[in-house]
Amino acid sequence: MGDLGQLPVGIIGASGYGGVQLIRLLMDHPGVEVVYLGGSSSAGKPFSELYPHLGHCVNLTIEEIDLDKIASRCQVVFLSLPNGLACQMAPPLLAKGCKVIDLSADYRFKNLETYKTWYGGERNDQETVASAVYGLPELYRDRIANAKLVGCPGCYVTTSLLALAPLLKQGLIQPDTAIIDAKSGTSGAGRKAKTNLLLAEADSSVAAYGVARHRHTPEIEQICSDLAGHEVMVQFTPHLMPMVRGLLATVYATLRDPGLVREDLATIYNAFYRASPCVRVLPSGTYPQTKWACGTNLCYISVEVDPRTDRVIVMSVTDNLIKGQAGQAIQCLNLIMGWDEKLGLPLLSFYP
Ligand SMILES: NC(=O)C1=CN([C@@H]2O[C@H](COP(=O)(O)OP(=O)(O)OC[C@H]3O[C@@H](n4cnc5c(N)ncnc54)[C@H](OP(=O)(O)O)[C@@H]3O)[C@@H](O)[C@H]2O)C=CC1
Ligand SMILES: CC(=O)N[C@@H](CCC(=O)OP(=O)(O)O)C(=O)O
Repeated sequence: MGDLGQLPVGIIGASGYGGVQLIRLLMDHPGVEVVYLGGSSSAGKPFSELYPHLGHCVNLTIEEIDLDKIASRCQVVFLSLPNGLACQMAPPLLAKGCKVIDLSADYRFKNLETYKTWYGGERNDQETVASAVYGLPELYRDRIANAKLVGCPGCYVTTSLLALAPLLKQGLIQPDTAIIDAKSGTSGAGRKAKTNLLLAEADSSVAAYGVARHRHTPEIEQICSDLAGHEVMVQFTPHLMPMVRGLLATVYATLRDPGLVREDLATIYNAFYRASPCVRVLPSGTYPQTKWACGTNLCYISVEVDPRTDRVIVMSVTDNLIKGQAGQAIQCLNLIMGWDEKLGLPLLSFYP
């Protein structure tokens, strides 16, 4: 690859967990220069004051959000904001010629009514919604490459969909039998203070939440239906784990063909992800640990079959802040720019 030049990019929501991971990764990216950081309560603060350990390489102050100024400085803008804000900022940024990569849920749904049912709020940006591409590179690589607006899936949905995709695409499971049991570290909830995330509350305890009504369910179903070519329902149960980062999704489903063994499925998964450098299918009998993915943009997957129940069991792990958030957004940027998909992205865990 020749000289990449320096693409000027901005990050709105720079003080949050998604923002700081974007900055950390983009500082090492050979094709990008971060020229603008935006925020709300953090506006006016030098980034080095918020994150002193990164201060030596980020000499920027978080600024108030002025979309004209941002568009005059940046070609690509990452939005790492609570749900309901990107839909106000993306249309004017696009109109001013920027490309937008959104990390929230605002541009993940094709049907605005589904979004409103699960997230609430008033929106009239149907045209913009229609132009958005779902930012899961392993499934929509070609569309992302031509997108002006990408709505990236979050950590639970990414990890679950990568586990389920080969099964659905190839019609290997009985309809509506998929059950997703998922476990996330507390950073999945963002940096904002919440009582249930205090160490004294979250430590040494595991609990399910959002049972039978978590807002990721319709998003997973939307993409599963697209892959299967018919409406699909899933059962999704998330759990909060006493750890900071990492996500494990264990997915169960009933096989159509009970004669399939784990080696058959491993072959199918390996073929499905052969051209996907950020997915690692593990050898049969090896089950992924969240720490293997920590700090990386990788998703590790293992497939098992229980011949007693005819169920396939897929285990999938990611770092919720990297492949589940900031890394995935950069993977999408790489595709948009025609760069190597994994450019600037970490692929080695820092754990032993
Ligand atoms: N955490 C995770 O694992 C994942 C999160 N996501 C999604 O990514 C997005 C960001 O999440 P995360 O980084 O964790 O969240 P945080 O709570 O850590 O950060 C939120 C950011 O949004 C900014 N912000 C809040 N309100 C406003 C406003 N009115 N105007 C401008 N900026 C505002 C905050 O800035 P300030 O401090 O200046 O107020 C902060 O920088 C969310 O949509 C989340 O659902 C997706 C995948 C995984
Ligand atoms: C632990 C925790 O609270 N996690 C978040 C999900 C994080 C994620 O997947 O991000 P998106 O919501 O952007 O998809 C939750 O359950 O709402």
